[in-house]
Amino acid sequence: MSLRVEHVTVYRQGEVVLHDISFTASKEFVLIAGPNGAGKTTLFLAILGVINHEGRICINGECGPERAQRIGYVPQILLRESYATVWEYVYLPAKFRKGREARRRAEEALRTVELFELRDRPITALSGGQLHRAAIARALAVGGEVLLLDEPLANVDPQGRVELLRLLRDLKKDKTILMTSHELSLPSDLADKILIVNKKLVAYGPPDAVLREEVLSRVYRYVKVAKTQYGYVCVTEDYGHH
Ligand SMILES: Nc1ncnc2c1ncn2[C@@H]1O[C@H](COP(=O)(O)OP(=O)(O)OP(=O)(O)O)[C@@H](O)[C@H]1O
Repeated sequence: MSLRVEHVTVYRQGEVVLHDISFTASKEFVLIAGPNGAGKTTLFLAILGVINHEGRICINGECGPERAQRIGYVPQILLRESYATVWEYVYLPAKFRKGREARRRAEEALRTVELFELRDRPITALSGGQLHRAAIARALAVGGEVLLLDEPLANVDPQGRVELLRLLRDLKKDKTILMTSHELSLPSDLADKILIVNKKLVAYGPPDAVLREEVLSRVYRYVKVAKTQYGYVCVTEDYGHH
């Protein structure tokens, strides 16, 4: 359950898109932020081992391509396989990877994301937020000890956001979760660490150390941060023009 990223550099089409990234996370919830094109998705692809990288990436000491077996990955853009029911969407990949355990794992995962009641629905009949929960169930069922979630909160309504955050809070008890998001306003007890990337690692540490104007202004202009009783409020506002 421990993820170790050591001096990772990635080139895409001859350009450096990630440069010398190092960090570790263990049973933690890490929120990854950075501007468009900063390399967040590329970092996930490197962790998965589907893209060439320099440096080492290890999960529980496993540094070869087999580490992918320990990862549950939920991409930013989810395809709706129109032929599949919710059950098939979650169960079939688990059956491929986990064999006889798959049925129990799929059922448990669907209950965890509170979609078990909807298991016979076609995947096309889910809302965007439900589809993301189904994709998380699918990742859980195949056995992700490390979860990589690429912008699961995009296009999720406020109620769905609450449900998804509740689920993630629960899951982080025994998993390492990396989630990308452009939204840095969050409950103070959700993320254990915040990682800011912009090709290079800009900052990595607990929210109190990273969600500060002097840190975030290294990548965002006009950023304002406040810590309230509800959590962190991070906005970008160009007050200078008023
Ligand atoms: N298939 C590809 N081939 C070559 N370069 C790519 C490819 N996909 C992305 N890139 C480049 O890699 C860099 C990092 O992209 P990446 O998608 O990792 O950023 P991101 O931080 O996830 O961005 P966003 O917030 O917009 O999703 C960008 O400069 C992008 O143009």
